[in-house]
Amino acid sequence: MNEPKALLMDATQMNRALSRIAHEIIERNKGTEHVALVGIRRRGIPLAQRLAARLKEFEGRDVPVGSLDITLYRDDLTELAALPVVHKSEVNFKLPGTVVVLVDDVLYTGRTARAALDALLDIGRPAAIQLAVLVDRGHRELPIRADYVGKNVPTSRRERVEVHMTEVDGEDFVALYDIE
Ligand SMILES: O=P(O)(O)OC[C@H]1O[C@H](OP(=O)(O)OP(=O)(O)O)[C@H](O)[C@@H]1O
Ligand SMILES: O=c1cc[nH]c(=O)[nH]1
Repeated sequence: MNEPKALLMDATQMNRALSRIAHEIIERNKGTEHVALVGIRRRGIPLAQRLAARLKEFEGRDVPVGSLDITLYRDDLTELAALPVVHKSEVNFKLPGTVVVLVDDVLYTGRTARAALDALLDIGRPAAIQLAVLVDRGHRELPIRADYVGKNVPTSRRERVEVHMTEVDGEDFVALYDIE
């Protein structure tokens, strides 16, 4: 990846956005009693963990956190390597009666979110599924929208949004790049 053309969020802005989303989750679901978070690999997982920490801070209760690997549910699976690397999905809580908030870093075409819906619904039947993303960059190719958005960023298809997180990348920031 070349040099970023714009810094979209610094660490403070990411923190503020996550706090706001946590408050919105509480407001929308009237608390967190029936809420669970499920992060989509890869950076959705640390984002879900950070949101869970804020929900605990604001509401005083632990919410379950799971993870999904959507590799086998991708609609371009046949175009991937013959043996795609598949990681574990972990959803170690009951889905019926639970509102699952799927968490991802970037929402673009919506194809990852669609795959995550299928992956989750193969595991069980939650009461409802909501979607939280740190960045919505537009260009949807499917009828998918996020319930919680950290930042809406108008982009061109010739650009790429990269979310960097301390847990994965050693640093927190979101930047915009030209695709070479
Ligand atoms: O709405 P979409 O068009 O599906 O794009 C969004 C997805 O793209 C990114 O993952 P990517 O496949 O680039 O892999 P990465 O997690 O390794 O960055 C990002 O993490 C989202 O999961
Ligand atoms: O810009 C984009 C598009 C898809 N996935 C990303 O992480 N960034």
